[in-house]
Amino acid sequence: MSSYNNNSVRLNAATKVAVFGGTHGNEMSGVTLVNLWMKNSNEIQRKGVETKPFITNPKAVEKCTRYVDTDLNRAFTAENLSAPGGESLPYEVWRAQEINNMFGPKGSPEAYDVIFDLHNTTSNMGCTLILESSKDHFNLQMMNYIKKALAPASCLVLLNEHPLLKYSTSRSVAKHPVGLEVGPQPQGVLRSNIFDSMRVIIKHALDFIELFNEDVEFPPCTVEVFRVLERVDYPRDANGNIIAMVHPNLQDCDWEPLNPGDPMFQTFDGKTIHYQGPGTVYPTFINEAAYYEKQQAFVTTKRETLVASAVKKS
Ligand SMILES: CC(=O)N[C@@H](CC(=O)O)C(=O)O
Ligand SMILES: [Zn+2]
Repeated sequence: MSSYNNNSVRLNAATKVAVFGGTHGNEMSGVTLVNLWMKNSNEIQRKGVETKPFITNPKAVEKCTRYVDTDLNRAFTAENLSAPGGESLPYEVWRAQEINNMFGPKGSPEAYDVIFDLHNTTSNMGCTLILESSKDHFNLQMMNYIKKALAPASCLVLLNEHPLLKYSTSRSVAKHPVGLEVGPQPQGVLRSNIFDSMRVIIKHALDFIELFNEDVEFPPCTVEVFRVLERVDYPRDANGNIIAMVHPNLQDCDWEPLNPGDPMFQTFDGKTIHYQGPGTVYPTFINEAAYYEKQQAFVTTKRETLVASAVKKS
């Protein structure tokens, strides 16, 4: 619970922290880092915090596939979490209930304070932190801390609080859910640069939590975020088959401005399809492999500057 005191948001110490890997079993940086930390967790321990490394979808990891029955990172709905049926449920629905029992219950005071969920993308997104709320001042302060600690390397913040496009993530059982999405990395593949970037972001994030728990007050700050606006599907024929690819001018240009009239898709017979929106947007998750099944070629975002209140331990 938060209350305001001298304009500073007061929060309890963040003592229960988890790092999830393998929410998608073919995203290898998170799987590998979490497996490493399960053998020896010294690197992720900090004073006054217990950090638990955890493989969320072991069956998918074993098969090196995104999921077995259904996408675990969409499964944490109130309906799924209360569904009867036990082991007769789809594997990931059952697993979501188990994770909710261990790290939640979602929305309850007993829930974990912070969960970092490690993902890789085939898109050229670089280092991206994913937030689910613009009002979580603890997380906004953490984003600011990580960005400053990483500079001159960069790390962008994707904010998904879209009423229709937001989904029920594994990390959403925590009070402060943080997604970490690093790419480009093919599915089933490890790249050392991507692995190292992910590792250093988790280091800074845990350092922030340690400082917070040691009573450091973080003064008000601003954080640049990219807010999810719209899902854009591939052009399709009447039978629903894809008839175009991401245009070469857009491919790999995640986070770069896309203006009305700019090339967006290239049909198989060589025609260019242009972006027709009303103004400049910042596309991301461009040509993500896992999103073909979700009818998404990319997502558009708009840049926003959020103000984070000061935060301090109560
Ligand atoms: C490529 C990929 O899996 N991205 C994640 C993003 C997130 O964690 O919010 C997902 O769709 O679940
Ligand atoms: Zn993923």
